[in-house]
Amino acid sequence: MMRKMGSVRKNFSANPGDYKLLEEVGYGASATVFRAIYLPTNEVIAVKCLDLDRCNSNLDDIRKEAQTMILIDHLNVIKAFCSFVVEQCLWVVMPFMAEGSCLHLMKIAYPDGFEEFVIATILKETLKALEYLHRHGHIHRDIKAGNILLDSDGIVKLGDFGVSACMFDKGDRQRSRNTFVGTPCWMAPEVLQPGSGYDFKADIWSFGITALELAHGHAPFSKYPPMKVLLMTIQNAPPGLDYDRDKKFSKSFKEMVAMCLVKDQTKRPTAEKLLKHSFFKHAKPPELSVKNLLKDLPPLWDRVKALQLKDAAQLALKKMPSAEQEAISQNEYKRGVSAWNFDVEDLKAQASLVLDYDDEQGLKEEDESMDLFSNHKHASSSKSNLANSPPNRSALRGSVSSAELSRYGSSNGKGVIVEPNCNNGSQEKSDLCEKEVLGSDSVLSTPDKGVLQGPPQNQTVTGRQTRSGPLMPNAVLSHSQSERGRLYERCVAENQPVPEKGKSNVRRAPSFSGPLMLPNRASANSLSAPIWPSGGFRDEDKSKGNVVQIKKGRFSVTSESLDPGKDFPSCTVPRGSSTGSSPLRKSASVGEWLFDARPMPNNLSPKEGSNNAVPTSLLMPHLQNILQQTTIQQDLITNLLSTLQLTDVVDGGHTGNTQVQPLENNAAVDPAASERERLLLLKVSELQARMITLTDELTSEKLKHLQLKQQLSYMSGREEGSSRKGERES
Ligand SMILES: Nc1ncnc2c1ncn2[C@@H]1O[C@H](COP(=O)(O)OP(=O)(O)OP(=O)(O)O)[C@@H](O)[C@H]1O
Repeated sequence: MMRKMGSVRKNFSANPGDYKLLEEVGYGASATVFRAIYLPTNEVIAVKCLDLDRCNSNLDDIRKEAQTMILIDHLNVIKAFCSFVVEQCLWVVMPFMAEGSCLHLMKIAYPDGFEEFVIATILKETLKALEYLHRHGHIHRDIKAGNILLDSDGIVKLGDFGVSACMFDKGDRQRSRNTFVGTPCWMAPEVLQPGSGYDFKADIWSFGITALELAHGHAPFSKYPPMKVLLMTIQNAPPGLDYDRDKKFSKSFKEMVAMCLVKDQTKRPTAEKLLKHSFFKHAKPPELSVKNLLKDLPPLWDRVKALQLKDAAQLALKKMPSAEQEAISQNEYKRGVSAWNFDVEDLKAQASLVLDYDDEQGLKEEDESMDLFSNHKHASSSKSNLANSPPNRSALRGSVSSAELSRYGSSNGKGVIVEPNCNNGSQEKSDLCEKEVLGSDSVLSTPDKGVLQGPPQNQTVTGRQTRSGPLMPNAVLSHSQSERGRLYERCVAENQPVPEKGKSNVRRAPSFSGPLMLPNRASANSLSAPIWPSGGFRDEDKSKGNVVQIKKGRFSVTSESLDPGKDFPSCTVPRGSSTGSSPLRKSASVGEWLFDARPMPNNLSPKEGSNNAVPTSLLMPHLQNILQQTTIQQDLITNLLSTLQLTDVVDGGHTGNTQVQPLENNAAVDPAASERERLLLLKVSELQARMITLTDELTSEKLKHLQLKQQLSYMSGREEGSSRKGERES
């Protein structure tokens, strides 16, 4: 059934039969995006199919979000032509950005990031978009390379308003800005602290992180599990362009990034001010700098397919039982996810124990894992040779030939048509800030996040020959640049006609950092996306309790105790108190943790009802867990130290030096403790290994001893017998 939802502009109808969905060109947490043809005019457009079943937001919120996209009128912001509901999906019709996102582009051809002059252009265009949105009262809340879209002329547009919020919201909607939303690596420190409130400056932080992402090919901390990223964002000094490999970047670029990545949000510049920074003064127009990046690349849908396959392959490789990595990531998973809470002090304490950040090494690692098509030694901004585009590329680009149209046939006739709720576009731009709201404060249900919506029935997928054999990204890595284009082709060809089941598996892959990656890496980097300000379990009483959700690598914590009637200054949200309490529970889906917002018995927490942002009852199980872990660790260290003492005594005995090093108080954690702990643990493993060997030797010696004893008694028995026999005979 279709319902009256959206509006029509520029003569786009709200009749799904007028649209022919072609290839999938992207997907996010809640939506799949298709290249499509608007049949009445043969125009190529993009249709974003938002699965409403996966969004429990009320239709009104979604409608307003879609309307905002329709009202947008800026060269650098993706606008929607119209939107309407088809069965359980909201279709948003928008311009097709033929080159996809900057993230796609980096993943496929620029794994080490772009050159500075390219970055300057992309960032400048993005900043213009941000300045426009902020001026109209919107916080985007999900600025990242994955949401910066490019068309074939190099035009840069900011997309994805799935989680944005209106700064002028009042009342109930205010809650959406007391919800922390976003993709971990890009999230500002203040956004991570529920109830602390944040404003448009959060976008400036994400903008700074995006600058680093474009410079390196990935966001800082992206190799870490999401929870650790959150800890590091709160605990560590802000990331920057400070490493050796960053020497190639100009002082003004470094300075611009540093200005954005200031932890104190009040000290960050506005988008308007930042635009005046010297770094952007000489930025070339996108037609000159960005367009050149796009030469000789295969069409977007083939790139997307290849990336999906790569992710699926990586996931498969990761699933192999390779001992240590597995153990480490499991450990991190337990530390980071199952032991998660949002008490900042506790986070800091945990961070001080777990931080072992080696950016240089980590990023290198990340590069290797991400680099499918490019030679790693390749110069940072040089592009992989992906020149072997499929022959049908030109036919699939731009306007569509009649042959192609006939191949795709006419409408599927599946969708039930609703009357378009036309927005004639006459509304003033300024209405944006007053009437339209991006993002939702509603809580979504907890759908199966891993499963992305299957293609609509009328999606056309070009069939290809299948070859057997697994996709081995590592093998691809070792090939020369000239081979890469062919490898790309092969990789796509080998895996093309993906059976329905396989297809859904591919989509379930962490994808460019999806939910399945969650336990292992933060690499939300990828095509991951922000957490919807929605989606957790919620109590009937909406005025209490926190809702926390981790969805597809995106996090959302809502402090819902704000007084909905309270008015706040237009540009900042004050800290809200949280009086609700809730035990942690894990949803059935991997990587999703929800706070059950059901009230806890009062006697569970002495701090219950205090003005603490996180109720104590919420922390108790976790604190107990930490206490237990710490105790175990202490015991381990004590035992180890005693063993070492003994070893020292023995060693000393050998050398004539019997002096034993005094033991330090192992309960105290000093900065060198983690290193010492690591060394000690190493020693423990060695000792354990030695002990196991010795035990084995002892056992075999005992066995030998037993056998010898048996032989002896047997022989003595025989001897006795024969002597008795001799006696009898004599
Ligand atoms: N107009 C477009 N033209 C071409 N590709 C697009 C377009 N819009 C989106 N995409 C691609 O689809 C991907 C997903 O789109 P989008 O980010 O809007 O979905 P989403 O579900 O809201 O994502 P997210 O999980 O980031 O919130 C984008 O990263 C981009 O690669």
